[in-house]
Amino acid sequence: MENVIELHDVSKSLKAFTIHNMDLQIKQGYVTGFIGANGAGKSTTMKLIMNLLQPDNGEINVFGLDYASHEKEIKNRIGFVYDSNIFYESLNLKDISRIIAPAYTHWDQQQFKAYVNQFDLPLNKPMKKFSKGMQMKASIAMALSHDAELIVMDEPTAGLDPTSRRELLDIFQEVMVDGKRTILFSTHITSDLDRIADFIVLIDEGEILIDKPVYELQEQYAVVKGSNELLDADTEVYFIKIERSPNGFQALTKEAAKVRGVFGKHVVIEEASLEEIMFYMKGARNLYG
Ligand SMILES: Nc1ncnc2c1ncn2[C@@H]1O[C@H](COP(=O)(O)OP(=O)(O)OP(=O)(O)O)[C@@H](O)[C@H]1O
Repeated sequence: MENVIELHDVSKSLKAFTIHNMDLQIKQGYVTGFIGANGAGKSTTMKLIMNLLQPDNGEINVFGLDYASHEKEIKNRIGFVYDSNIFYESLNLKDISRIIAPAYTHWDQQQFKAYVNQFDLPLNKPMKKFSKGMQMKASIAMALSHDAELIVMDEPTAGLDPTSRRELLDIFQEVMVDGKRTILFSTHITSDLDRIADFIVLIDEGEILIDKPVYELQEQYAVVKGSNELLDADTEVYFIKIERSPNGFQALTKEAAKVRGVFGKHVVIEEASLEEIMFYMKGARNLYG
């Protein structure tokens, strides 16, 4: 499996926030969902990947190339979607497509127009008069109209109504069918990922806590419920975080098979949702981290 993005030992310090020695590989041909709490470092990592921020240490390669000598080629092959289009504020979509088309080797004006139609976007209205959702759709239309091999999106579904979100997720699935494209996208709406993600990367306080295929997460992580008497020094080791109440405990494990073997029918074991995984992992770090 080839990696489209590779971060080796990357560190970056912003005032009160640090990414320490991050290693990350994003696989070609798959959708990777990037999740984490507010301020966890998702946008910062994506800006590093896009060379909008430069690392203090470490190496970043995209398509096996480095930005120092291949910036233009890399950017030509990436579609980037982020939550503000500050550069384009006073321009309309007609002007914007005219300006950005020559920057891309494979700009497809027909494709751009098709997305603009599909998203019901006005061509002659300045972007600053677009709603947040319309701005996001415009940004997505641009990113998908130059045959990008890698599509990096920072919260593309934020601000979209449920119908538009669904429509967009269908489009992401469509652009993935040839198996050559790669999508990395961050979101707080974890149900978006249930539909399309192949891999999940969970970041917290600038550190990657989980980087796994979805099927492994589903196999290994589980929420376990049982009575408090089952817990002692020997059994607690199977859990990442335990919540106790007078009625019993509820806990996250990443060793579902072992827990099943040890506790048998004395506990209820349920598949952990991404939200539950995020919640318990964060709780565990606040406790021990
Ligand atoms: N230019 C900057 N200067 C200083 N600190 C910054 C800068 N940009 C971001 N930060 C800080 O870095 C941390 C990570 O921010 P980042 O935007 O990467 O998080 P995020 O995971 O994308 O969060 P959200 O889900 O809220 O968008 C935050 O504490 C933020 O305040």
